[in-house]
Amino acid sequence: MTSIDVHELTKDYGSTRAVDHLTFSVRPGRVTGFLGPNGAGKSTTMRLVLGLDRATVGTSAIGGRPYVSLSNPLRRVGALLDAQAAHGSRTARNHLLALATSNGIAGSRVEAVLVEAGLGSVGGRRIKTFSLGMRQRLGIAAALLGDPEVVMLDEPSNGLDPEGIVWIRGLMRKLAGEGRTVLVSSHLMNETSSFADHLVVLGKGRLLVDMPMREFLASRSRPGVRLRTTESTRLREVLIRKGYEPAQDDDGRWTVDGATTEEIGVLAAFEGIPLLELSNVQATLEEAYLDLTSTEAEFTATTPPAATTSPTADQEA
Ligand SMILES: Nc1ncnc2c1ncn2[C@@H]1O[C@H](COP(=O)(O)OP(=O)(O)OP(=O)(O)O)[C@@H](O)[C@H]1O
Repeated sequence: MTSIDVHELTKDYGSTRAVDHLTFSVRPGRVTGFLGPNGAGKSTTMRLVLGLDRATVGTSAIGGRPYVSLSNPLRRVGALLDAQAAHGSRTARNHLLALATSNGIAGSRVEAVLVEAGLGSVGGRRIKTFSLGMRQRLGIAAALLGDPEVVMLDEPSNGLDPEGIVWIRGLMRKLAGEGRTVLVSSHLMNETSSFADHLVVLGKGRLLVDMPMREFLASRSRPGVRLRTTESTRLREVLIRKGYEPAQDDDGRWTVDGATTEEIGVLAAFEGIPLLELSNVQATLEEAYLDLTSTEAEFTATTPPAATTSPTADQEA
């Protein structure tokens, strides 16, 4: 099984530190969401892992080896970084065929990935006639061409229509279900929460979070329940008597902070108050993320990070 491992990875562009001593691992069999605001360093990290740029300090490896030392890189790692990079005058099929040929990949994979990406009927069209969403699908097809164990996608939902977004979500779940290592960057929180099992969050090039999605949401949620009843007045009285502070939402539902469904369910049954709905309240990924960034002093600091002390200490990623 193949992990992506980055260790103390640092990248300076002049006086801008894009990635700052990052250490984390991306494990197989799950989708890892790679989050952070614009400029946090997600794309730079991916480029460093793919050997497209040199780290100032630190290392990155795929299955224990630097990307540049892999003998058949496209068969080990599939990546979508810039979907606009493909040659516009080629047909989609020829573009993929050229990639396959130059990377020792069987030509039969071309039709397979065109179909997988939903481009089966437009493989003979020139790429310059493709919409943004179609180019995105082609970029994903190219990433899957070598049937790689590791898949890295930078903002894969860009330009996709709702059907495309559902498709990419299903594809990522499928790839992880097959035991592959899937790293997906995004700045769309709701989107990420629909497919990721694990999160790596960056802020200003630094690691803020590396934990399972469920754990992250729980760590940023206060316990509470939401409910609906036919007897609001009585329920409110009972809850206040028990020391809760119920609040009614615009839609008529009640939110009770600090309560559990067990406590409120038993209480309502004891009082003979019918409940039409009763559920735990949990922060959405967006709420949890905003909570994190508002409490993270380093992240919100306005002073620039310290300049590197050894700018010449470049090391091959
Ligand atoms: N080639 C480059 N030359 C100079 N600065 C760069 C270069 N590439 C990235 N940067 C800077 O490095 C920082 C991190 O950028 P990066 O694109 O990695 O962030 P990101 O998290 O991918 O952002 P976004 O969500 O906007 O894509 C930014 O300040 C950016 O301006």
